[in-house]
Amino acid sequence: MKHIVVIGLGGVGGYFGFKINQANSNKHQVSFIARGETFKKVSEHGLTLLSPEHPEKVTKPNAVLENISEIKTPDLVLVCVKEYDLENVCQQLATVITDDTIILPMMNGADIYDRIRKVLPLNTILPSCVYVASHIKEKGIVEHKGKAGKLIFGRDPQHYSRDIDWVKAIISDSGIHFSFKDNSLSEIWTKFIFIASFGMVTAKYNSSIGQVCNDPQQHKEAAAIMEEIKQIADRKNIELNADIVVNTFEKAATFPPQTPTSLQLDVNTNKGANELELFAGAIIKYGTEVDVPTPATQKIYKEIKAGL
Ligand SMILES: NC(=O)C1=CN([C@@H]2O[C@H](COP(=O)(O)OP(=O)(O)OC[C@H]3O[C@@H](n4cnc5c(N)ncnc54)[C@H](OP(=O)(O)O)[C@@H]3O)[C@@H](O)[C@H]2O)C=CC1
Ligand SMILES: CC(C)(CO)C(=O)C(=O)O
Repeated sequence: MKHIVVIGLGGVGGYFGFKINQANSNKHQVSFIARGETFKKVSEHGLTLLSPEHPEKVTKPNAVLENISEIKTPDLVLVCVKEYDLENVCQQLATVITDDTIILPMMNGADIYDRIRKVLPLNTILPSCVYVASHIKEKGIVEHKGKAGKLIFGRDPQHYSRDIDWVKAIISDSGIHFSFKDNSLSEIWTKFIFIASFGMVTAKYNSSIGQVCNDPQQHKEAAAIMEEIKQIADRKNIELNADIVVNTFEKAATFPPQTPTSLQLDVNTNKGANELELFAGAIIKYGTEVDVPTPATQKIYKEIKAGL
């Protein structure tokens, strides 16, 4: 029996955490960590997922905890928070995990593994990326639209031989669409090209994935950002498909056209915090490091910041 902990019950944690709890709470121990109003709502009523994939809408885990410090001997921790909460979560986790605890981040971004590694030097961290269109409808209620979510994850390069078959079994038993790669770096950068470009252009224009595909100006701006990331990836010897820009637009076209991005929602609801640094900040930093000019990214970064 394993102890699985899901931190953050937003779009991603609400969708994947729901599935994990539904399938595992009688075989394993599942704990949800939520804060504030989400904690109150989920403790009282359970976690609600509105999704065509689940006729039953509510799931109740073995435990709902308000503080990371209350977690006891976790075997697997799913980190499902926005990037601006990542270091805070990892610093708190450092006090409750053992060296054997496996960390599975479910987040966007190309530098998540490195950032967790800085705070948790000894743990196994499975580099990953996720595709899903799911968002908080209200605290404790998550809405999923469109295709089934997908998780892609790989081995930890620092703990390459660590047995993670049981992690794959839990994910698979949960009915989660997933793909496992020994080395998931190319997949992570493939997702990064998609979400960094579509995230920033949808945020600037308050538009949807479909609008970026179909509006010539938005399409052009997204393609220019993708080209910059592709050049950075080439310099870093990260293998990406030669047709990555075309492929990314093809992939985007498989989403319902009105799908928002998480960056666009955060920027245009004036949430106060957003993941602009995860995308633009990282591209500009990598560009400087490997000597790739990033004018398209720098321009849109300034434009989005000016509108905040
Ligand atoms: N939503 C989507 O469709 C997709 C998102 N992503 C990526 O996945 C990651 C997660 O995004 P998403 O799920 O949308 O984000 P959300 O903002 O919807 O959810 C994050 C949740 O984490 C909670 N949280 C943060 N810190 C803590 C803490 N210390 N203790 C307990 N709860 C905490 C937040 O609480 P509170 O509500 O109180 O702030 C929030 O409910 C991001 O990197 C995003 O870019 C990737 C693919 C698709
Ligand atoms: C575009 C989408 C929904 C795809 O998974 C995403 O990753 C995000 O909004 O952060």
